[in-house]
Amino acid sequence: STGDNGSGGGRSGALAPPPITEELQKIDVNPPKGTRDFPPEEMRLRTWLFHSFREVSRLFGFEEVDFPVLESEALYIRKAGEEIRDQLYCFEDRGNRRVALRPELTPSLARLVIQKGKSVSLPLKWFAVGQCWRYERMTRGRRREHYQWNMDIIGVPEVTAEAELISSIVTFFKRVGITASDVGFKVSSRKVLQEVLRCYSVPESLFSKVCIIIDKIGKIPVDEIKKDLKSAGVSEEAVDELLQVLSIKSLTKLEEILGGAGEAVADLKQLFSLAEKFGYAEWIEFDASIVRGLAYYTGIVFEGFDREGKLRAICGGGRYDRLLSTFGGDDLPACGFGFGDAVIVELLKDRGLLPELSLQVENIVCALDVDLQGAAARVASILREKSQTVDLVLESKPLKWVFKRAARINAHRLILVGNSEWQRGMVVVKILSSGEQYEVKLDELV
Ligand SMILES: OCc1cccc(Br)n1
Repeated sequence: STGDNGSGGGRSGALAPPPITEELQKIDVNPPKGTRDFPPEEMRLRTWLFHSFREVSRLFGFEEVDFPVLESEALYIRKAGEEIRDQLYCFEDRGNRRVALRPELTPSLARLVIQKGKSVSLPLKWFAVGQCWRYERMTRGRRREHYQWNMDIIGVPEVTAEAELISSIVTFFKRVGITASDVGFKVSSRKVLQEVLRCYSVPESLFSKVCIIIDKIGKIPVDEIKKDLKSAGVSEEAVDELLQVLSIKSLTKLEEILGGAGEAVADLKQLFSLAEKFGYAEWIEFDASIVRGLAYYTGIVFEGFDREGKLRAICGGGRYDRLLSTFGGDDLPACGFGFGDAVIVELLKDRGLLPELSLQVENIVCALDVDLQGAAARVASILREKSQTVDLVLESKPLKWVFKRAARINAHRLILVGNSEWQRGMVVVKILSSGEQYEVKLDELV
């Protein structure tokens, strides 16, 4: 015997599911902790949101891509102590491979870019909408999955790429009714940090780790930030200067501190100038404390925030010019953003901007006699071949039931298939909003 317990796995031990017992156990009908079902009403909102994501991505000439939800764990093992690593939903599969449910899409995109190599011409403008996972202790009651919209530009070193990405997000916000008085973008560059650390001879090897510590500003006490920076190897003097620079909210002030020769100030000045040209200058502001919590960012970083300060970051992104080489590929200039499906819905709710989305069906078709079920099916097929939506009543039901269902599915008209009319090649059409009723020849039904 293979020790097969009928689960098809053929494995015993920790991996094997429990043996199938005779008595049927009542299963928990809720989805696993931290995950969501999407029943019709929620699914309509999700479909509307993702359609808006896709519409904007197409407006900007981006091509859709996707990747497996399951990836090699190695894609996410970065030494910088990121939260995303601590919450990795990872396990060993039946082939003893270390795998993980993807916590983000960017590493998969980088993997695909390397895989495609010279077979694709640059710049690449790719977008994806995909479910991402984290295993967080549910004590914080937060979700373990969300859907992220990502847009990435590969092969453009200029800041025009970041400016284009922010423009695409502004375009999305405008299309769903969100204005610059609702939302803004805090923008900075990791080159600010880099230039300060260089002034204090802090080794480049500490850069990612320092960024992850700095990203905790506002989330943990500043004394802990200082302690973590010092234990990471940053001198007390450098820590104080760093925190001083990170409190700067003016580009002019930053230039006074860093001087105008560095890349950080040049990049940021160019971005703000492009924002004027794109027409979204009122949406963005410089904030030196923005570093974002992913180790691989190397330049401009940005995050969308609600100006009432009630919600977590709506979206975030930046430049990641060194990610490909961490996977053994040749580095390419790259930037992108992630935009989750949860905070945006909270914001739309808060602002009264959730769209009215109800089921709409043009026709409900009903046989008035059990012997006419086939005739009703034929009417439904004829309408569907004309791209008309049809809810076909599939069993013999009283008319009262049919009218109730018609109202629930917002049907525009009721098509009744009755004996006497059918004998004459006719059906009865009832317009449900007006009550108007008339007979029509089957082949004239439009
Ligand atoms: O924003 C980080 C993240 C990653 C995966 C799943 C969820 Br919920 N949140």
